[in-house]
Amino acid sequence: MNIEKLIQEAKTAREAAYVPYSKFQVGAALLTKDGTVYRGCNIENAAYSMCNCAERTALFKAYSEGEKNFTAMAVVADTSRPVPPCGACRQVISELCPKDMKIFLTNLNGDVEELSVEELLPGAFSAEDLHE
Ligand SMILES: O=c1ccn([C@H]2C[C@H](O)[C@@H](CO)O2)c(=O)[nH]1
Ligand SMILES: [Zn+2]
Repeated sequence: MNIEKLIQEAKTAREAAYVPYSKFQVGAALLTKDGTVYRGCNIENAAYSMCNCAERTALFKAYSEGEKNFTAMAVVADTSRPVPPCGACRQVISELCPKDMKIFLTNLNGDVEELSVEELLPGAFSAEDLHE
C-alpha cells in the first residue's frame, strides 16, 4: 500500500473520533506486513485520564487480534505542523513496533513528516532494561 493511501485511511479513522471534551479529532492507520490496515481514533471520557489516543487505539486493536508484523503508521490531526504523538504513545509504539518502522506524521494541510520509531523516542526504556 502506498503512503498516500495509508494517510487517507488515517483521515477516515479520524472521522470516528469521540472527542466531546477536547473537540480535537485524531486518526491513525497502522499497516501490517500482509497489507491489513488497522484504523484508530482518539476516544475520550468524562474521567479525563481515561482518554485513549488514536495511535494506541490502532495498535491495541491490531495487537489484540494477534497482529505482530507492523510495517508503517500514519497519524493525522488538524494541526499546523504534522501532529506529534504524545509521550505515552511514543513509549507504546517503541515497544510494539520495529525500531526502523516509519511513522508518517501528517496534518490536514498535507504536510508530512517521516520518522522512524527510534527517532520518535530515542533511547526508549525497554524490556532490555529490566533485570529479571
Ligand atoms: O498524537 C495525538 C495527540 C493527541 N491525541 C488526543 C488525546 C486527546 O483525546 C486529544 C487532545 O489531547 O487528542 C491523540 O489521539 N493523538
Ligand atoms: Zn498519545
